[in-house]
Amino acid sequence: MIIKPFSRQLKAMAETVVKAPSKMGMSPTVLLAPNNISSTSRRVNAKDIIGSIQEFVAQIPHAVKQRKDDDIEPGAFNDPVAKLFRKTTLSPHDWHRYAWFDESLPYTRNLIATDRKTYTLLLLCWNAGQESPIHDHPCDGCWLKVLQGDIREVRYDTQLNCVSDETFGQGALSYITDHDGYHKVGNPSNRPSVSLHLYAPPFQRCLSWRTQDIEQACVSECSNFSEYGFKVR
Ligand SMILES: N[C@@H](CS(=O)O)C(=O)O
Ligand SMILES: [Fe+2]
Repeated sequence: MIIKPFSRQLKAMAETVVKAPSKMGMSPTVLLAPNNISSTSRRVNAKDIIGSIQEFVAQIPHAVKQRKDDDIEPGAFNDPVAKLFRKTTLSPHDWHRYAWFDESLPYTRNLIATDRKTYTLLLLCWNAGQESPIHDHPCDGCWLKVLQGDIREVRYDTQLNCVSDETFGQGALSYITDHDGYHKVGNPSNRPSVSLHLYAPPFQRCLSWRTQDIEQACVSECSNFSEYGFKVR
């Protein structure tokens, strides 16, 4: 796998180095099912399959609210959001209008839908051999589904010790919360990859790290490359 120097990573993010005392002293809590990965085809009846972005988006608010109201951990067996993802099978025909790539960036963040208060749905387009820095997710949960190609996820505990390194193929679903720890995500292959990310609630900035030094956090602005199919930067 080709890993580019950090200067090539997340150009969209304006960085300020800060101390992150709130992250210190927390111990990792593994709250997800082992391997935190599942496949779309598992336990889904053909009649229940959701096959369009519109239908998927229409069901997000209810699933997000239900998960929160019932205080269900993202990725748990009864997580309504994970269930919704598992029921959903999208083809490139459904998402290609959001799939903006830019060769000068490791990846682009393309907004598909948001209600600006409970969720944001993004399509991420990854150039070959590129990755994000290690980062957190200041929200209740992040759900990630691979739509095309391969996605590598390296996970860290809340002290930035590496705890897993896995590469997922099309259809795989992964979840993370700041209780689990942090991750970096990338495309380890030599062809483009596309992933679908749901954050609930939305966030504008996150912490990222150039190295595994927990003290050297950067505040990163999360900016979109396109919104609703139209380029915005
Ligand atoms: N959480 C990252 C994408 S990924 O690397 O998980 C972002 O929103 O830009
Ligand atoms: Fe992430």
